[in-house]
Amino acid sequence: MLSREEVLELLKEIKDPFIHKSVTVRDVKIKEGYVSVKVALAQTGNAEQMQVQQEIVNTLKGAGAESVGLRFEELTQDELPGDARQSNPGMPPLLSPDSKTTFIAVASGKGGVGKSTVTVNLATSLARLGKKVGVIDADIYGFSVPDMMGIEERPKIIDDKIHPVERFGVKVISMAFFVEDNAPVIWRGPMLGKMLNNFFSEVEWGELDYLLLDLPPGTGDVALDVHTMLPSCKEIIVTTPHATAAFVAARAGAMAIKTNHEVLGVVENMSYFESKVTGEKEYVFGQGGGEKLAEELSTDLLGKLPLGQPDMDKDDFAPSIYEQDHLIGKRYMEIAEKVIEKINN
Ligand SMILES: Nc1ncnc2c1ncn2[C@@H]1O[C@H](COP(=O)(O)OP(=O)(O)OP(=O)(O)O)[C@@H](O)[C@H]1O
Repeated sequence: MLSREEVLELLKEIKDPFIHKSVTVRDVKIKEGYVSVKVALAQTGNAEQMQVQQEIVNTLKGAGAESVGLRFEELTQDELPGDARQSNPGMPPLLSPDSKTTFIAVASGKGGVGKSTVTVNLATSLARLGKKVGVIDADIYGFSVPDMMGIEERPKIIDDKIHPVERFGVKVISMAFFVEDNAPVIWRGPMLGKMLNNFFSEVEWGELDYLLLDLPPGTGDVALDVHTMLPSCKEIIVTTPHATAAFVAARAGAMAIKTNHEVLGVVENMSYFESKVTGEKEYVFGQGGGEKLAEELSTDLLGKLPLGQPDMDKDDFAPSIYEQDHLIGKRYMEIAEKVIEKINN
C-alpha cells in the first residue's frame, strides 16, 4: 500500500502547467487502496487541469493505488509567482454581444424536483427539432447530467481546448468531468464563478443555438454568478405541484427577475401518476403548484410532466432520457416547441 510520503514524492514529478513547478499538494488521505488528494493549481477548470488530473491518476494507479479521488482548488494570488498574477482573460466569444447563442438557465427552489431531468430532456428535444444545443452541468453539488444521459466518455482535449462530449445531438460539459471517482467536491465560493467562466472560454462549443445551464438548486453562489455573468440569460423554473415547493421556487424566480433575466416559463414536474390500466390520474404530490408559480412570476406554465420512467428496453438507452415517442418524451417536444416560439418572439 502507498504511504503518504510516497504519494507526495510521486506528485513532485507532476508539474503545474501554468507556473512550471511541481503541483501544490494541499492534502493526502489514504484508506486501504483509495488515495485522495487535494491539489492547488495556478488555474483550474480548463484543459490543463484535465491533463494534470489524468497524469495524477495514471501515476498513482501505476504505483499501486486502486482508486484515486481528486479535488482541485486555485493557488491564492500570494502563492503565485509575480508574472502569473491577475491574468485577465478577456471575454469569451460565446458571451460577446454579437453571440447568436441563447442561454437558458434551468433553476429550482430546492433539490430533487427534477431540474436536471428537465434540463437534459429539454436539451435533447431541442436537438430533435434540429437545433444546435449545448448543456453545462453547473450543479456542483449533484452533477448528474453525464449519468442521466448515459455518457461514459470524457471530453477530448485538442490544441488546449476542451471538446464537449456529444450525446443525443447535445454537447455536454459537466463538473463531473473535473473530478475523479465521484469524489465529493467542496468548491470555495469564488472558484465556482471561475469554473463557469472557463466553461465558456476553454470549451470548443462551435456554433450553438441554445446553451442550457443546469444550476444548483436554490439561490446560492453559482446561481447568482450565472445571473451576473450572463446578463441576457433566460430562465426556466422547475417545480413540483406541491404548494410549498412552488413557494420555494418563487424565490429562484424572484432572483431571476431582480437581475433582469426573462423567465421563459415554469415546468411542473411529477404532476401526477397515470394508471396504465384504468387511465386514472392520481395527484400524488398535490395540485396547482405550477399554475400558482407561473401566475406569481407573471409567466407561462410551459407544461406538466407526469411521473414515469424512460423505456428500458429501447436501443441507445440512457437512464433519464425519454424516447421521442414516449408519452413524456412527447410532452418534452411540446415544451421545446414553446420555448423556441417564446424566444423567437
Ligand atoms: N417525471 C418524473 N417521473 C419519475 N421520476 C422522476 C421524474 N422527474 C425526475 N425524476 C427522478 O427524480 C429524481 C430527482 O430528479 P433530478 O435529479 O432531475 O432532480 P434535481 O431537481 O435536478 O435534483 P438535484 O438538484 O438535487 O440534482 C431522479 O431520480 C429522477 O430520475
